[in-house]
Amino acid sequence: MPANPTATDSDNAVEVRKLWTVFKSPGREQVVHRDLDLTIRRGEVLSLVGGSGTGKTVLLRQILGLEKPARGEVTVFGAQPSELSAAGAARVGMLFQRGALFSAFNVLDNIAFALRELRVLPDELIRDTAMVRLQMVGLAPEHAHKMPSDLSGGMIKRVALARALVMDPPLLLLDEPTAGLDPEGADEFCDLLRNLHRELGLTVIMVTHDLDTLFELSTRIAVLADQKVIVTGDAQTVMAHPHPFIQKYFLGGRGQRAALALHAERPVSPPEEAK
Ligand SMILES: Nc1ncnc2c1ncn2[C@@H]1O[C@H](COP(=O)(O)OP(=O)(O)OP(=O)(O)O)[C@@H](O)[C@H]1O
Repeated sequence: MPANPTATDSDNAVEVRKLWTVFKSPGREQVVHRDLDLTIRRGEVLSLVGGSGTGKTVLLRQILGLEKPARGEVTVFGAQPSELSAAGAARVGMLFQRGALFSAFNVLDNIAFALRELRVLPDELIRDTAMVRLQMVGLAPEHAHKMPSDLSGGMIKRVALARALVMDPPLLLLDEPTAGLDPEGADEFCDLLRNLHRELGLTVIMVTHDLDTLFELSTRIAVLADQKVIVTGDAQTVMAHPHPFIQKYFLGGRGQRAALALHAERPVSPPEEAK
């Protein structure tokens, strides 16, 4: 296994193999993941869906290296997340669900935070890089010196996204990216994410409960249930899976309405069992 994250030719951005997540508290052991396998290919937008408590956020945190699985292996561009050097860690950006900004820092300093922490770059370069990211997420330069308390919810999401992208990571993790936005704001944020995915050639892993966001952005969907990934595939493939969670989630009223917007004429392909 190469320690250097650039030293792999693999088409896979992330590989999760036989992963176990166990939380222990006095008198209780909770197994969240049991022998979970998942592969995320370079360039795709892979969405993780599953019922509450199935461990979607924990899995993102493990990919980011913030948590270590009880057993099994996670590799990100061929390296274990905990092995990624400071520069290597810049290979993964994360937009947290409650992606709160540092309230005492203005927009520019929030975006520039990780670059400043490196303590090697000149101030001018840090400023210019942060300004480019600000523009990249569709915010005008005059917002750079505003404080977080002066921003709308949609603007806060954009600044948090700019901060996640400041080190130019090839892998972006999104936890509920459109949560808390009104339908128009959610649509605009989806458009932004779709454009950035295309323009920057990003690999994206997203957790979302919002079916519109799911159908809008995903190139592939992975469903977590029964402590593992039970199926992966495109929307039609996944919806054809008989698991009760899938039938309820996708084929309830909301799911049907969102699915109607999807290529209705496309034939349903048989489910691809999770590898
Ligand atoms: N640090 C922790 N210590 C103990 N239990 C934890 C910890 N982190 C997560 N859990 C538990 O693990 C389970 C999975 O949590 P997680 O937040 O990943 O679920 P989720 O699928 O993202 O749920 P939701 O869709 O509701 O956000 C939950 O039962 C949660 O309480």
